[in-house]
Amino acid sequence: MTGLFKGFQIQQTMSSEMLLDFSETSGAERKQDLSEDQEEKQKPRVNEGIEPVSKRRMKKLRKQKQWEEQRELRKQKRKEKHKRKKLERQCQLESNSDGNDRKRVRRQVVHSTLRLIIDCSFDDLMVLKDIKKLHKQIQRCYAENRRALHPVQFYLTSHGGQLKKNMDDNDKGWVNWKDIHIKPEHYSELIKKEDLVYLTSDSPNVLQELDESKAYVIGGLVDHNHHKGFTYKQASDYGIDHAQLPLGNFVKMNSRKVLAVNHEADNHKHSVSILECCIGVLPTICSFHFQLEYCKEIP
Ligand SMILES: C[S@@+](CC[C@H](N)C(=O)[O-])C[C@H]1O[C@@H](n2cnc3c(N)ncnc32)[C@H](O)[C@@H]1O
Repeated sequence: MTGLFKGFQIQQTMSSEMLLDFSETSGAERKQDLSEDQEEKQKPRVNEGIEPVSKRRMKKLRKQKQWEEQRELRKQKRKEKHKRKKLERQCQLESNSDGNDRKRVRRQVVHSTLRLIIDCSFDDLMVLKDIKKLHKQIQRCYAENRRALHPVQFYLTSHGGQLKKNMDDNDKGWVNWKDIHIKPEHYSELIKKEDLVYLTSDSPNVLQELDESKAYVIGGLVDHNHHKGFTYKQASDYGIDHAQLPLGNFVKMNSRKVLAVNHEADNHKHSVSILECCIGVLPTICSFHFQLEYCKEIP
């Protein structure tokens, strides 16, 4: 009865929020709170207009303040934890991949034995603008091949002159390229004659299948049709095999059947450059039985 009365007295001085707190406390706590609150109440007030605050409430406010003050610290700790986890994941991936490119870890990369050469011996026939285009195409080929599930053995031969200078001027990143043979020698000094097949649109031979043991050569020549038949003549003079890609059924060609930068293969919507076409998309557009063995999935 007294407790109830005390409770009633205290309730009169409390805000509605405090009433809620009060209703949630246990009997023992309530008793303690009541006596604490009574003590508080009996203290002389400096300013009678201000509502008295219980010890419990003070404690709660202190804790709240502390929580607010440590907000930045908690944020910092969260960031550190995130970084640590990321680093751990990276280390895990690196140890799984034996030091190979991390992106490849989750995929089964099977290297093809097929060699693909970009013959860069036409440096003198190109103006700087076209050299830059060739450089871009080579970069794209390199990237395509690095991403491919079955990358070819990729070569750049007769590397030098304006092309090398342009590559050097553009950050020299190519010196760190992996899975590519960049050679100053002519391809004929590096590969057996009987293994070579020059890909050229002027060849009367239409390629029927890809031979894994062969080295297919692509002319690194951006010539806007100024040097028609040039690579075909060279290949014939060297006495090496040559062939044109069987593109007719798959790509809308111009009358000369030379691939241009933005040709689209009919069976997928993917613009291809001359060189890309040969490296990544060639097996698809040729629709060979092992087409998917070579090329990465095209978005
Ligand atoms: C722009 S073309 C150069 C054309 C140049 N007039 C020539 O004589 O080869 C660049 C290279 O792409 C390859 N290429 C383009 N279209 C081709 C096709 N239909 N068949 C085979 N190779 C092709 C060739 O290797 C060619 O040297």
